[in-house]
Amino acid sequence: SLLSASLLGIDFANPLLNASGVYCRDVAELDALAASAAGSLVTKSCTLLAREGNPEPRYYATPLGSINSMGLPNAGYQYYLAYAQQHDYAAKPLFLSVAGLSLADNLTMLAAIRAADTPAIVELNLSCPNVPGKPQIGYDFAAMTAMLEAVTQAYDRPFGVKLPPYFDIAHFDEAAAILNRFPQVAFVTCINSIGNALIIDVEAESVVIKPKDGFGGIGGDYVLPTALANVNAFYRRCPAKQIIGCGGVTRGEHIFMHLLAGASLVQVGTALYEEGPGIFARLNDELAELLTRKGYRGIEEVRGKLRTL
Ligand SMILES: C=Cc1c(C(=O)O)[nH]c(=O)[nH]c1=O
Repeated sequence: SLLSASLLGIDFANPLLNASGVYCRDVAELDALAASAAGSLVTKSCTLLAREGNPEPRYYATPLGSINSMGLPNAGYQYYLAYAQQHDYAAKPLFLSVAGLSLADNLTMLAAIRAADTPAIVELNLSCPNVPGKPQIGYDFAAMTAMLEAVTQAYDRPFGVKLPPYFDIAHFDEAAAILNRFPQVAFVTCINSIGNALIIDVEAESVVIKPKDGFGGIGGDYVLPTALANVNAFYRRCPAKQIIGCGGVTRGEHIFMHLLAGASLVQVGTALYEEGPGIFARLNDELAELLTRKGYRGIEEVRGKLRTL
């Protein structure tokens, strides 16, 4: 139909899902996403052991978006694997986001996920900007290469990677060259939050979140142009992979932009946090109205059709 999407040969009723980390930490939230108009859902990035995460306040929203330094609060990988085992895949696909604090932790979690033989699709989070003292794998190309070499040995199914935003053409080139060495990396999700930003409250003359002296990853309107650039940069450089867009979506036309840039699916973070799962019905309606007005019969006709001048 008009909004039908496809990833890894799997059918999706529409291209929309949550961004990992937003509205997906416990069964109640995940069930709400499963019951929503989203075409699929992804779990909160998990670690080997459950984590409390950083002290609050650790999320704050402004009229232009959000800042967070959650610190990977999650129930541990077995909780999300158990959720995946009971999920109704006939209703909609499900993604498991994995963000081990070490290569060894990732290998342990992926071995367990593989052994469970679940239909869930793995999204390996290579960028967790808010765990103090831990560098971003996505910004350490040697570590990223080592991680992918080890993971592709341990996990023999197609999977995807969640990348931080890049801002330099040479970095797009280098990151894509690494990813293209691994055909098993079947999709790339761009972008994670733009890391280590600082939002200031003038009234209080203060930062707005407690961890890291107020430094945190930003999302929302602040990041849309950067998200679109990363989607298109990897779409152009990785022709054998699919792209999931993430960043700055609050309206149907933003989804259309991500599709033009090359996205197959589109994730919603900040706007979902602020509006709740009802946003997916609104966004699907807005996207359908835009496609119809423009005379498109399906999103496949839009993907990657961005014109240059
Ligand atoms: C995995 C941790 C992440 C977090 C977090 O848990 O602090 N926040 C983000 O914006 N992106 C992440 O990837």
